[in-house]
Amino acid sequence: MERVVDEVVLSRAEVADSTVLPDRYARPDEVGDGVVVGDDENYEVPLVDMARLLDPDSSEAETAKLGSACRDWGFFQLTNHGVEESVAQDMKDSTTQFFRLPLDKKKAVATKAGGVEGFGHHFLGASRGKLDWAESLVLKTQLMEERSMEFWPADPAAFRSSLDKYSLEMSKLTSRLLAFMASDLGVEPEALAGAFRGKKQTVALHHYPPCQHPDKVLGITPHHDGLGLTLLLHVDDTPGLQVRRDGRWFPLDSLPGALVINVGDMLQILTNGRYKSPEHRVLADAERGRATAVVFQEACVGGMVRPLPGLGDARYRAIEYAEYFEGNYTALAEGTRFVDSLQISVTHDEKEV
Ligand SMILES: O=C(O)CCC(=O)C(=O)O
Ligand SMILES: [Fe+2]
Repeated sequence: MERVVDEVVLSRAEVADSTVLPDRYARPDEVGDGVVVGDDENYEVPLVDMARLLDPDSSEAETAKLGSACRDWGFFQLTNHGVEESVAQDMKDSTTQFFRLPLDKKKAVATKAGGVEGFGHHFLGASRGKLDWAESLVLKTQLMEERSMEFWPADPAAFRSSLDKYSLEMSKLTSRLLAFMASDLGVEPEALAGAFRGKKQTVALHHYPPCQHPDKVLGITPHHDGLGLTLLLHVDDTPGLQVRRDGRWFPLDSLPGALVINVGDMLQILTNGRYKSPEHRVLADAERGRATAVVFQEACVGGMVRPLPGLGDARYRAIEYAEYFEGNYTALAEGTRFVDSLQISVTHDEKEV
């Protein structure tokens, strides 16, 4: 992975004078693949208000809004989420300070051969030999006993405690959201909560430096999140994230104080396809850098990734968690989608009848 980290180094050095874009970042065809919905068309990425979910007077209407956001978009912005402001601010500050460190300091927590955790570049395989215009730090945050502290930066000094507190807040927020999702789906709240409880959580901190060729580079290659639920904190207000819906890319701007939540493939399977795990990507900005802190929550039922009971005939075959994880990782590297291979086809259903 050392080589990969060095690639990130180059991108950083070239940022200062990037009039000529190195070939390994140039992928204009991929950037141009799909129409981007512009300012001329009104659209609204769903907004869900946690205060309204919690208020008995508005809870039913807001739960329906949450449900349709998860079915139609798989993405929503969450306001009044109840995450302590200082905890979110400390996470933002630690993220900013970490990426500002000189490269050799960041390399103190570089990824190791064959591993995912640590500082480096993580979407290489999926991008068919081209590099994403990003540097990232990936860490396992839950379960506590699975943390590899060697990858947790000691600099900035507040980093570890910021992430520790933020990680717990995200676990709590996930539980709060799941109760309303269960209500929308009409499943036992405990069935959905239990699928996530005590499961793994991973954080990815991303930094996308400004790029003089925003029409030629991708901050992150188009992908679907393979895990359960994704909670994204914008560290700044630089735009970049886009969600694919009906074949078109919808930019999703940073809304002050809101978190961006999206459905991952595991939740799509758990909900038997009711909720959609959407494709998304990140573009670079010509003027400003962008950073995000992204938390991924995993889910499984009795060691299996499978649809919850009560949601009709299973549309996905049940698979052991470890097998899912491996398959998903391989598919991501190949630019395919593992969840597709789990789908029970209609012809198969018909044969069974
Ligand atoms: O940084 C972003 O806006 C998106 C990151 C993302 O999609 C991911 O980490 O899976
Ligand atoms: Fe993602």
